Amino acid sequence: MRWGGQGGKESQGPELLAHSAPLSDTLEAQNLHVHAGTFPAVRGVNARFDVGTFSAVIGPNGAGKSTLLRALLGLNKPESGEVCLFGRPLGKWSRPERSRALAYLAQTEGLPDATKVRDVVALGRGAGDWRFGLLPTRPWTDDDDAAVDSALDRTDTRRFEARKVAELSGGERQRVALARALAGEPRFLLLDEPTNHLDLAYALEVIRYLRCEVAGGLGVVAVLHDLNLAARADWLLLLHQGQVLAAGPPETVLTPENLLAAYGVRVSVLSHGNKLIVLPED
Ligand SMILES: Nc1ncnc2c1ncn2[C@@H]1O[C@H](COP(=O)(O)OP(=O)(O)OP(=O)(O)O)[C@@H](O)[C@H]1O
Repeated sequence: MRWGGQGGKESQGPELLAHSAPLSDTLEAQNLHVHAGTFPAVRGVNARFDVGTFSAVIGPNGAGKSTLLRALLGLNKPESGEVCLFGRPLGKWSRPERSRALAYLAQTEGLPDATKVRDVVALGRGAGDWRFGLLPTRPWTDDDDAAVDSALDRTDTRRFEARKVAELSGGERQRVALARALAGEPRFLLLDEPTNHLDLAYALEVIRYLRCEVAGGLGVVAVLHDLNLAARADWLLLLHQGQVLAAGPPETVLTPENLLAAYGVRVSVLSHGNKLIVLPED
């Protein structure tokens, strides 16, 4: 993610644009206004997300994070402004093209309890599932099997590929949902609170898997509530009341001033090794 605008302290300027990835590798919100119901939940957001970068969207409850994420996926139609994927307006992409490039992991991923893990991951390749009346989108190939194997390996879910979803813990389910998203070989993966309900070990594990994918070239955009996990991202977008309060690398966004303005909470921000730690003072 490279920049944010409107309504706040921008912690980076045009000079950073010079270092940004070429337009063809970006997912971009341009002066985006989006309603949630009738409520103006996103108000004039500019943000550019790059492949090969771990970006996190943070901000208090109701700041507009989920609404922004859904708009970036084309699930919410903007009132005005535009989302561009690889420099082309999202509206000009066909639905299949768009869903190949952009994967989404929602807050609560409904996985089919009675289905085996491998079959769930195969759904990410467009495999059909007669239980849900879904027909395969095309003939299954060896490449599909290889992509499923690879997604299972990269999320360490291969060892329970033959188990049914109902037989998994919450953390294991989340990894299966991640494997399903990765199996489609998207360019960007957008996740809404992927570490919600996970214990510390599982949450760190999810972040570690995501980091590996980013190293392989995936663009990750994750809504995160835990600021200490968000501190591990490359770039942060801090939203407040639907607008960008700050954007940039964690050390410029996670400042006591920004966090007081966004959350109304006094914090200390400490450096520990190469990590930042946000400590509430209240
Ligand atoms: N259908 C709706 N009608 C009216 N207001 C809505 C509707 N859906 C969402 N909102 C409002 O839009 C605002 C932004 O919601 P959104 O879910 O995007 O925030 P968020 O930052 O993701 O919040 P959270 O951290 O609590 O998940 C909130 O104030 C919410 O109450």
